[in-house]
Amino acid sequence: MPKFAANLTMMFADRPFLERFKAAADAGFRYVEYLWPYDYPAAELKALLDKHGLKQVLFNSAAGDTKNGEWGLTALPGRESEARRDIDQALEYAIALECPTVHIMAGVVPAGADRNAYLNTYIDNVRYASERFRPHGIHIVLEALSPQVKPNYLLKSQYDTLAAVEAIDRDNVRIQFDYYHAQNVDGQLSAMTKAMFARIGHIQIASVPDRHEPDEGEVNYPYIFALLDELGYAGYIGCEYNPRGKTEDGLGWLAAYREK
Ligand SMILES: O=C(O)[C@@H](O)C(=O)CO
Ligand SMILES: [Mg+2]
Repeated sequence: MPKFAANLTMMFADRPFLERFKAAADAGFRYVEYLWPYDYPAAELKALLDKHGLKQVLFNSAAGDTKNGEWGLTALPGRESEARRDIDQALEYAIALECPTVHIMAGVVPAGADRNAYLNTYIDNVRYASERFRPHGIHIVLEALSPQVKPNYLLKSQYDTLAAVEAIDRDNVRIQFDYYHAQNVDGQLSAMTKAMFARIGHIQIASVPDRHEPDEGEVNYPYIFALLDELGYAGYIGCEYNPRGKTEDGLGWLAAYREK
């Protein structure tokens, strides 16, 4: 049975961030994820998780100067000390939040830049993160982002992510397989799921093309969930979608999967 996590960056977004924890719990979720915790002290977030009986299952390393187009520093040549500072900060939060997995964001490769230099920087910095996270039993995941969402991101296809994970070659570094991006770029979702399954550390879902509830559009999610069960997926599935309207009104798709 899939373990669904409410993505508090996108879901329940009609209320202030700190109120979304209660909303998720009231809607029946036991797990949450969101992009970044850094605007709040970790202790405050942990208290909210505990108060509402929730487990945090994923968040991201810092994205850098997003207003000026940055979307992660880990792959940026010359920015290694900032990237490692952000990795250390993510580790502190993961320990405090008892979060088992962190997405280490790569970054955007400017037009005309040498992609290999960015990839090599990412590999070195993620290996640094792997060594720092290992004693705490915390896993790292890397995610491909489709050009519709982030043009020129270092990792675009699931095959880019797989190649990076294989090059990094550390047992605590895996793929964050987001079916929305995977369908936008690669297609053949069930074949990729099977081929990459041993390397998948976290999953996210949304409809394609509109990134809404997973009950519309071109991806047959009941089929994907059954396949994941068949393969023995034991991780979490983040509901990283923009609800069509009020989040609670769009949760009908979840009824069949509620944990008993
Ligand atoms: O798919 C996404 O956009 C997110 O999972 C993310 O981590 C950052 O873009
Ligand atoms: Mg995602």
